[in-house]
Amino acid sequence: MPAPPLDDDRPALTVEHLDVTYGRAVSALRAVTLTVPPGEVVALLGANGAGKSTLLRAVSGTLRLHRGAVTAGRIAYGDTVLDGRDPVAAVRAGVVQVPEGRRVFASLTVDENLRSGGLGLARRSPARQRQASERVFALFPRLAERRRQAAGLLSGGEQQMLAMGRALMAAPRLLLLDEPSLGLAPLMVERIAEVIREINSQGTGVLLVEQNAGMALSLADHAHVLDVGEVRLSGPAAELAGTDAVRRLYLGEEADAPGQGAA
Ligand SMILES: Nc1ncnc2c1ncn2[C@@H]1O[C@H](COP(=O)(O)OP(=O)(O)OP(=O)(O)O)[C@@H](O)[C@H]1O
Repeated sequence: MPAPPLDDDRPALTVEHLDVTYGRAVSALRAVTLTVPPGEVVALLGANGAGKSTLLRAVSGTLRLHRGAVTAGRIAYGDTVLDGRDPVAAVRAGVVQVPEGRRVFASLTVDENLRSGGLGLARRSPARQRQASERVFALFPRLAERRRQAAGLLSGGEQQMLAMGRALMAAPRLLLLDEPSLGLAPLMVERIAEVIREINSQGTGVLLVEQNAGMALSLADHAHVLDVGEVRLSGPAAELAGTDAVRRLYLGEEADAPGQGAA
């Protein structure tokens, strides 16, 4: 009998007709529908204020921290329904967010930061926690070299690695990344992209919010463009990368000159 496919038991994230508001006045997402199939990288593109971070917050259950709420629609990771208000339920289901701005505990060491990201695991088994931190150090050898250094002394790129490492300590099945390349030098952006590829090849799905559309589309299987709270374009990443709108608005390419024809 043939072996079952590896991704048999990996759930999909489904977001259906999702509305999110902040207070009474701000409608941040309207009727957003998208899927992250098991083990895929899915990119979310869009201008400032389009609602990308809001979508990640809704999935990771951190909306309430920002005074936001799901007012309609449904989010589910496999059979687990997520309501936008319970980060613990999301982490238990295997969905973990790396927040924008690479927040780390500046006065704690790299090791201590990582351990703070795997507290649930530590309660269950110190051996599993050690295993998780060894996996992080294998992905980020730089962090291993600096494990006893205060996180506040790390470079921006190293802090991004540490923020990702903390999230990986919770052994996510779906990792939510909010602008991992923000403010980083090109070499570091490449390194972060390689690590995202590596994490994904080990079986973890990724929902990636990026301003750096070139990087995001090169990593992603599928992509969605959000515009003022609504999904405007969706499709295979390679196809979207070829559309005029994406090339002009997100890849920084000039529109084709008259007479040259559209790609
Ligand atoms: N805590 C909040 N309170 C009120 N309005 C908010 C809050 N957070 C975001 N918004 C508003 O919701 C909308 C979507 O914002 P969001 O941060 O999700 O966009 P974004 O696409 O992630 O943009 P950016 O790249 O600038 O972070 C914007 O109009 C924003 O001003």
